[in-house]
Amino acid sequence: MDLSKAFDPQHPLVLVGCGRMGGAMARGWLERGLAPEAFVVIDPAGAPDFAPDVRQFPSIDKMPRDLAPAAVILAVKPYMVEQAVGQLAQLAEKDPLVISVAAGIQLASLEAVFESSVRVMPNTPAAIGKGMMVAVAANAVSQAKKALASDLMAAAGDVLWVDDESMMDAVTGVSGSGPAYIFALTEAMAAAGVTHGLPHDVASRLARQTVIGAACLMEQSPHMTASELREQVTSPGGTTAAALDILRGEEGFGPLLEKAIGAATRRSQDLAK
Ligand SMILES: NC(=O)C1=CN([C@@H]2O[C@H](COP(=O)(O)OP(=O)(O)OC[C@H]3O[C@@H](n4cnc5c(N)ncnc54)[C@H](OP(=O)(O)O)[C@@H]3O)[C@@H](O)[C@H]2O)C=CC1
Ligand SMILES: O=C(O)[C@@H]1CCC=N1
Repeated sequence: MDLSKAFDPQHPLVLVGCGRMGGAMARGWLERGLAPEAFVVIDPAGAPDFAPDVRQFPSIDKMPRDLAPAAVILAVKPYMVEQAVGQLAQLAEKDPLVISVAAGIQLASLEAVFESSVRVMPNTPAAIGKGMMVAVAANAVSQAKKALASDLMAAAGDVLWVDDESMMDAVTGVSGSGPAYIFALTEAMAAAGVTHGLPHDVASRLARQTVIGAACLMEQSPHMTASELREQVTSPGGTTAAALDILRGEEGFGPLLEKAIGAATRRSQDLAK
């Protein structure tokens, strides 16, 4: 995909909300060819430091009326999406691609105004092109607009289109929120290391590099499953087996993550109400 050709100053990519998620995607897009002059950021705090050259407006009503965005990304808090869609409604006759990344916000509420609506659940590794981007499109979205959405998402990570929008709540629970689980695991590993006698800085370094190393090893072992990689660490009767007896037991990762991802999935369902 080549984002340098997908947008131009007259038909830019407009990002509404450049916080944690919007900022992560913006970083990914700019690092992968999006020209700053073809990018517009709307956020009360302006564009982030890494994007000083983009056009920026503090709110949607300050955006020039003659702008004809090729695509608009909505990355504001879920409760603000409806208001943002209403404020952007004057663009509807130009039929831009409109992508919402808001958790729980259903396609129907976008489609009511914009025919070419796509709902995406990204995650923050999008900032380094390693995001997981799961998308579902409204029926009216053309193949060309779907291709544009695919290009945008591919610049931020791995792209998966689904047909069934009801999957998006569990998607949010697994990959949307998922990076936080890994960071929490890293924190917990470090804390456990301290409990068992390591200095804090040593424990933090070990936990962090172990998570980085394991993720990179998984990435560079495309033909091995996570189970196979786990087995490679586990000597029969050894230290790893002793730990995994706990982690894979009745109160281990399995039941815990089922509960945690269940809670995230239900929260996503609730946000739709
Ligand atoms: N963070 C994540 O990992 C993920 C988030 N999402 C979704 O992304 C969306 C944003 O979440 P997140 O980035 O975490 O939240 P943030 O609060 O970090 O970002 C939202 C941004 O929108 C700005 N904003 C507020 N009002 C307006 C407005 N009227 N016009 C334009 N911008 C405005 C906020 O500014 P200010 O702070 O000044 O109010 C803030 O910079 C949510 O809908 C969330 O569900 C989806 C997947 C993952
Ligand atoms: O916590 C949230 O609601 C957002 C959606 C997925 C990740 N962060």
